[in-house]
Amino acid sequence: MSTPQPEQSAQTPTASVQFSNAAISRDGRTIWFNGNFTIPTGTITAIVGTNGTGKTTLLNAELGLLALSQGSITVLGAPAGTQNHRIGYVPQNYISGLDSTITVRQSVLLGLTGTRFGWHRTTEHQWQQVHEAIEVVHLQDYANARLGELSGGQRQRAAIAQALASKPELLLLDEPLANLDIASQQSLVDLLATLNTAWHMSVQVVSHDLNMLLPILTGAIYLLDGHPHYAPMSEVLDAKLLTHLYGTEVEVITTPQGDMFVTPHSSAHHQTIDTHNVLEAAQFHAHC
Ligand SMILES: Nc1ncnc2c1ncn2[C@@H]1O[C@H](COP(=O)(O)OP(=O)(O)OP(=O)(O)O)[C@@H](O)[C@H]1O
Repeated sequence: MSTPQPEQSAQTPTASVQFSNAAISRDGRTIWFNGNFTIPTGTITAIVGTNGTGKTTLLNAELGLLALSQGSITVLGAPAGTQNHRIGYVPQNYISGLDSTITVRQSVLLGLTGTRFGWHRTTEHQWQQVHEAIEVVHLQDYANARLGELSGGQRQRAAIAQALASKPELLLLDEPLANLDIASQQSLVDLLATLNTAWHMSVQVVSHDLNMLLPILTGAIYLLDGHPHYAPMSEVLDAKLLTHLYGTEVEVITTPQGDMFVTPHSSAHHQTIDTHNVLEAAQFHAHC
């Protein structure tokens, strides 16, 4: 597999994203506020929070697609929305909106040309970029397949290839693991790790399930009590914090091999279970 380098700007900032007193409202309702954190470049960040806390809203704010009601967000060293050509975005439910009759190659090319209308002569360099993006997501055998002919996992990869075509420095993915089987989730996680290490890409990924991502995560943005917070994983993997975040009792378990995972607390271990031996049970029926 080739490992092309992204075209880094001469002054690559040390922060990929910086929130300063950032707040956002939708339809006059505050979604989150008082966002103050910096995410270093070259990191893989999960975005976590319960339904409706504003994870997708946060990605849209980073892309400058939604205006802040207060404060500022700096992305790749400049105001949000001004560097989108250096960002790859894979929206939630993107697949369902795709024109399924176009081929993988055509859809990835759209990531460079931005439109399928009009006559554009595709340069050799552009086809090379398309080829590299398809190769890195391991879809080379399906390059000429129509999107509608792919499985859900393959289509997810095609969507990521489109986002990668322009070799972004920051990749934003909204719930990419949803609806994938475990093997497809694992290969997507491996892909994100490759993009981070070989393509030197910063990654932010919205996910409800942290476990699959844990081995590759550097930190997490967590939406809690109406605020977006950022912390390295060593601080996020705290049972009290996760219990508060998910609104249900959560444990952080480390296996003897050192693998960590997050799991709902099994309250059964701590309950006095009401059991009866055979004779006691028989007494319930004796009066019948
Ligand atoms: N187009 C919209 N107009 C107005 N309010 C919206 C719009 N889209 C979302 N919202 C509101 O913004 C809040 C945050 O929504 P958002 O989709 O960002 O949450 P989320 O954390 O990504 O949720 P989920 O986990 O369910 O995908 C929700 O309360 C939602 O009702």
